Amino acid sequence: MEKEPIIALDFPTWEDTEHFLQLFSNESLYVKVGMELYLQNGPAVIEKLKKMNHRIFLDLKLHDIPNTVQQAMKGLANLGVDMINVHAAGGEKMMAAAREGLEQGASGNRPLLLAVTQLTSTSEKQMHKEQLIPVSLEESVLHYAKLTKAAGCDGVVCSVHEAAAIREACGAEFLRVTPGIRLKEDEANDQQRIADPAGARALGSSMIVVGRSITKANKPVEAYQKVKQQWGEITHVK
Ligand SMILES: O=C(O)c1cc(=O)[nH]c(=O)n1[C@@H]1O[C@H](COP(=O)(O)O)[C@@H](O)[C@H]1O
Repeated sequence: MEKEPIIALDFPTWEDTEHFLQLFSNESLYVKVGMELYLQNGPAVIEKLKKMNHRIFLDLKLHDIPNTVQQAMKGLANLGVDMINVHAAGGEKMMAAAREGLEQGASGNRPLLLAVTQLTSTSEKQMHKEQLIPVSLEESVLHYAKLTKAAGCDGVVCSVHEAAAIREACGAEFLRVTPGIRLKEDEANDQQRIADPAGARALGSSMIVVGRSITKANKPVEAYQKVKQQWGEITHVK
């Protein structure tokens, strides 16, 4: 169980990122670097965050043919991030290739490897209509979680609402990393399957990812403390 909420650094520039991180003085954080920051600023961002002693989840959601993903992961493994992800929809072979690439490229321990099941911005209705998947959203997520485990990954990205079923099916060690986290007073924005930090803990998330509830708050440090406190509040996990 990861005590620190992972903060999604969804900023366009390093200057914006640095400005935000300065609010936290020298606190060592667990941060997520996604497409917005990485694709516009490149690997230098990772180096800078590592120098600042932050742990890093590199969220690039790779989804391509197995060889391409394997070679990309081989290169990304050099960056020394703590966690990285692919899309489970890429298939078992692609996920296994991603893991192999990480093992080939990492100089020390390889980063933890997660697969995104159904995005937290996807509703069941939308999944039926757009992806033509004729089962419940939970069944689809559970199916992807089992496939991810069979491919040798360390866990999945899912919503809080599927976390308990995944723990039941795949075991407590298999990570359930859950974005779609909102403080009660905040807007859902583009997210469909959301929960608050206390709900995430009660329903069996292993780690939570929080962006706008912290980064867009009037007082980001206070918002972070509130998230952290709610996430840590319940010590007994079902
Ligand atoms: O892989 C992810 O991190 C991810 C998967 C998913 O299903 N949903 C999801 O929101 N995310 C990421 O988690 C973060 C959530 O941000 P907020 O909605 O601002 O809290 C964003 O950076 C998303 O890219």
